Amino acid sequence: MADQGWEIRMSNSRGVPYFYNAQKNLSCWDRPDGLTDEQIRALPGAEYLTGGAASGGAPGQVRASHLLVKHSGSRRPSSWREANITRSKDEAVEILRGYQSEISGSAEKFAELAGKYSDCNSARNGGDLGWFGHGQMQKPFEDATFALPVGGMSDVISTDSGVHLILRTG
Ligand SMILES: O=C(O)CN(Cc1ccccc1)C(=O)c1nc(-c2ccccc2)[nH]c1C(=O)O
Repeated sequence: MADQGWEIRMSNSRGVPYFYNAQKNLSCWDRPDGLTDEQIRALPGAEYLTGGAASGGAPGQVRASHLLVKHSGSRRPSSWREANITRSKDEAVEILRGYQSEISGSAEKFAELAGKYSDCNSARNGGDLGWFGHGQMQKPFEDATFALPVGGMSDVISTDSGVHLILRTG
């Protein structure tokens, strides 16, 4: 593959994009040697290098990461981690409480655990959802995020997708 397995991810702790190569298990802040501008623009996650997620959002927008634990009552009880999710909502909350205490306010830890355990596709970016405004997310998720200060973490919140922890990052 022309891009030799590189992709661009967002570092939640620094709020800037970095280059990640799963095949070589390599992460680097600077562009890898041998990749042309065109190849870099074509990498997965390249949107983090231009507008949108990387730069500030439009006025009235917020930026957040989340850790989603789905359960049997989720609208789509399936994820990249588990094809058929059967845990109960109470079990999902229990699991999320465990992550909440492990995270204990650390943005780095949040991104690490979201990357490993979130049932949302955003796990590949440490849970980062980029910038969004009113009307784009499910209402309980939107309300909880807009109520947080930047850097703030929510308690467990519930949407049709499952139960979440939210970290507001912008
Ligand atoms: O609710 C559904 O019917 C299915 N979804 C919505 C969805 C599915 C794929 C990609 C994005 C959103 C999810 O279950 C879902 N919701 C989210 C979500 C919920 C709130 C805020 C951000 C993401 N992620 C996912 C996911 O699989 O990756």
